[in-house]
Order: sequence, then structure tokens, then C-alpha cells
Amino acid sequence: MTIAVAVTGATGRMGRLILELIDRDDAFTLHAALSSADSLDAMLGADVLIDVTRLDVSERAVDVALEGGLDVVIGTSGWDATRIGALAERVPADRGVLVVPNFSLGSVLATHLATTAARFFDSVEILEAHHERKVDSPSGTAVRTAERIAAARDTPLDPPAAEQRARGEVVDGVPVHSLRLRGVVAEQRVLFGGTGELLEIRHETLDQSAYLAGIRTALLAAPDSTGVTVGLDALLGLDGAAR
Ligand SMILES: NC(=O)C1=CN([C@@H]2O[C@H](COP(=O)(O)OP(=O)(O)OC[C@H]3O[C@@H](n4cnc5c(N)ncnc54)[C@H](OP(=O)(O)O)[C@@H]3O)[C@@H](O)[C@H]2O)C=CC1
Ligand SMILES: O=C(O)C1=N[C@H](C(=O)O)C[C@H](O)C1
Repeated sequence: MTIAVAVTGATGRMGRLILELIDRDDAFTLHAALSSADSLDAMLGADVLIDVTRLDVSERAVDVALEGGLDVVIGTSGWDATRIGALAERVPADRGVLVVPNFSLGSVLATHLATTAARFFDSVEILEAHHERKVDSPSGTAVRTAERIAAARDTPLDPPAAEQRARGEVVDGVPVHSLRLRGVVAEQRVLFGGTGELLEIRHETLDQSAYLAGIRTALLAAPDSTGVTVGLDALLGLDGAAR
């Protein structure tokens, strides 16, 4: 039994990568490859929608998919905790949505390690850098990392004082600094300041091929999933995945 996949954002960088994966992997067949020129209804009849577009399109595509009885993998960034909470309310009981801020194994592990370190340091900032064509900032990975750091702590982090005007965007008390530079693919540094020491957890994506294994894992898991699952942590057997 193959999984019939619809791809929204199929003409983009991630979409093309996903089409290549589907083309060469016997586990999947392509049901529809959608760009901005297509009706979202073209996804209907697929088993799974994988969405790699931009947030406003993603929200509409997910609604069409759930109303049409598809399971969903969301790769698009911008699905923060508030949006995910609202999404959880409208997922039918027999359907599943995997929200994957980052498909790369190294990034999943880096965020997991940052979550482990979070309760030991009261000073933490995130620096993320991406290619100059990325439309959003801060990155979805950085937002999710900040949210998980905050959730892992017993006490809230102190946000920067109002007169500090260049401290990035503060997400759940964590300042997030974004760079958009030609030549970069994706990089994230989580910096923890302690007494007489600094801890840095750094991950760099060198090539989009880093996303392939995670995309495959998510597509295979989607038909058996129910409710909303955030990140690949649980699928990789990482402890504390629910936080
Ligand atoms: N989870 C992860 O590991 C990763 C997530 N991402 C995220 O995936 C998303 C896509 O990234 P990327 O592929 O680099 O982006 P691109 O800009 O290369 O592609 C965007 C895609 O969205 C489509 N699109 C844009 N507007 C619309 C619309 N109004 N209706 C339907 N489709 C539309 C485009 O179609 P058209 O060509 O017709 O304009 C295109 O196919 C981003 O949110 C990015 O942050 C990226 C890398 C990894
Ligand atoms: O747009 C990108 O390129 C990426 N987007 C995702 C994000 O916003 O975190 C994942 C990865 O960092 C690449």
C-alpha cells in the first residue's frame, strides 16, 4: 500500500525536494503538486497533505485538508503555540496533523539539548541565520526552541528592559536575533550564560538534503497519527517530547 501525497508549495525549494523524494521512494505516490496557480481542492483524494508554503496559505490548506479527510504534515514555519492550540481544537478525532518546525535530525537534537539545558541557566538568547530569500523571521525553529526552553523552566526568564532597543524579538522571554544572508542555508545558535561560563548549542544545515530523512519519517507516520503532534521528537523516541 503506497501513501498518496499532495504537496502544497510544490514549486518552491522544499516542494521540489519533496517531489524528488516521492518520485524515487516506493512508499509514496504523488496525488497532486500544487503551486499558487492551483485550487487547493486539487489535494482532495490524497491520503496525506504535506504543506511547505507560507503561513497564510498553510492555514487555508490545512483547513481544506482536514475538511477533506486528509492527514497533514506541516513544514511551513510560523505555526506558533497559539496557532497550534487553536488547530488542535479543529482536528477531527480520526485525523492527525504533524507540525514539524525542522525536518533535520541535527536541528531536532539541538532543540532537544537546549530544552535539557534550559532549567540550569537564567540567561539565554537565540541567534539564527538563514538564506536571504527566506520570507519570515524569526525562524519557526527559533520560535519553537524558545517556546520549549520557556516550558522546560520552573521560573520565567526576565525579558530585556524596555530601553534595550536592539535585543531581537522576545519569544517567551528569550531574545531571538535573526540574520538573513546570502550564502547561508540555515544555522541556529542557542547561547546560555552562566556563572563564569558560556554554553552554546549550535546547529548548521549545510544542504537541503538534511531534511529528507525527516520528511520521509513524517510522511510515513502521518496516516497513523491522531491529534496534533509537534516536532519529530516523539517519532525519534526522544524523552520529554510532549513538553
Ligand atoms: N520544516 C522544515 O524543516 C523547513 C521548513 N521550511 C519552511 O517551508 C516553507 C517554504 O519554504 P521554501 O520552499 O524555501 O519557500 P519557497 O519560497 O521556495 O516556496 C514557496 C512555495 O509556496 C507557494 N506559494 C506562495 N504563495 C502561495 C499562494 N498564495 N497559494 C499557494 N501557494 C503559494 C509557492 O508557489 P509559487 O511558485 O506558485 O509562488 C512555492 O511553491 C517556509 O515557511 C520555510 O520556512 C523550509 C525549510 C525547512
Ligand atoms: O526557510 C528555511 O530555509 C527554513 N525554515 C524553517 C524555519 O523557519 O525554522 C526550518 C529551517 O530553519 C529552514
